[in-house]
Amino acid sequence: MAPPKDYDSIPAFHDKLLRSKRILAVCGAGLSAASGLPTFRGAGGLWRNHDAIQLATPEAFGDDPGLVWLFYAYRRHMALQVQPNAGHHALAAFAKRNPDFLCLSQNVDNLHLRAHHPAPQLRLLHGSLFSLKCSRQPQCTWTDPYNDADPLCPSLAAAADDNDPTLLDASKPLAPIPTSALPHCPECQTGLQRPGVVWFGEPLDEAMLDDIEAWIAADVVDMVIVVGTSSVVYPAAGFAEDARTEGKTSVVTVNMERSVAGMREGDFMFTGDAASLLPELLK
Ligand SMILES: CC(C)NC(=O)[C@H](Cc1c[nH]c2ccccc12)NC(=O)[C@H](CCCC/N=C(/NCCC(=O)O)S[C@H]1O[C@H](COP(=O)(O)OP(=O)(O)OC[C@H]2O[C@@H](n3cnc4c(N)ncnc43)[C@H](O)[C@@H]2O)[C@@H](O)[C@H]1O)NC(=O)OCc1ccccc1
Repeated sequence: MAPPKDYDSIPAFHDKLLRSKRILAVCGAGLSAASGLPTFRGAGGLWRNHDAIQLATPEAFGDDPGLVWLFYAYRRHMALQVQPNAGHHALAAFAKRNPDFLCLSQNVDNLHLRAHHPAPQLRLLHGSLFSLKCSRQPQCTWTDPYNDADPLCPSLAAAADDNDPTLLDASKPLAPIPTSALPHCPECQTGLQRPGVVWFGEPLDEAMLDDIEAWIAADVVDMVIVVGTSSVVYPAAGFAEDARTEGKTSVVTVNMERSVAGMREGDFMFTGDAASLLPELLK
């Protein structure tokens, strides 16, 4: 099916944006690509030949908490080395100008907050690499909302050592990390600390989901901007269509890969780097 008229016209988009009051954004790894962080589908999908999605599970942590902690310690280290890009800053600035703008992000890299995105207008759907919690939830409810120690503990030092080639070289075996050397919960003393992210098979925060659904249901959402996501992970991938009111809502896709499948009248598709497109679109 042919894409709708003006689907890639920036003036037509700005005209719709001017007439839009309630705007939702749904962001994914592609937003942070220009900052130098790998996406899940790109090269970043594999860490030492381990499928990132396989490592991001409670089962993987149960089987080998040392390996999973090295994976997350490495991503913490990488995220601390990079800076928010113009895409993050454009979303943050847009939020400050538009109280009826809500940004949902699947990214756990903390770059939105480092771009000073107003926290009340940001929902981190999958948590953060920089929050910690006891792995014996719900028996133990200990959490640390923000901890960017790098390395988090001596046994994870390899993840913070840019000169240690072994970490990314799958042909070089990793020294197993004894569980006793991993960070333990300061409250129950028995559970291991774990990254404050939502792993596959784990539910997202219920109160946050209720709050998002309430925001979407409160009134017509005039525009949904879907930025740098493959839209395969649920429930995140369902919010754009949940927010659509036929004939009223424009769904705007910003992605390096062009796809016009399923576009409706009034929708837009901008192909390219989110870090260069968002400042232009949201100015
Ligand atoms: C794989 C998928 C099919 N599986 C799921 O969705 C599962 C199962 C499931 C639930 N409902 C379903 C319905 C249908 C099918 C499956 C399911 N969902 C879950 O398990 C969720 C939890 C999902 C969250 C998992 N955690 C993450 N992250 C944190 C951890 C971590 O990061 O380590 S998901 C993680 O992967 C996802 C990666 O996707 P993207 O961000 O989109 O990145 P990707 O690389 O795929 O794509 C990048 C895109 O950017 C573009 N791009 C690249 N460069 C640029 C550029 N420069 N500019 C612009 N665009 C660019 C590319 O073209 C591409 O399109 C993100 O969500 C990211 O957060 N939990 C749950 O359902 O719980 C229930 C439940 C309820 C009660 C009780 C028990 C359980």
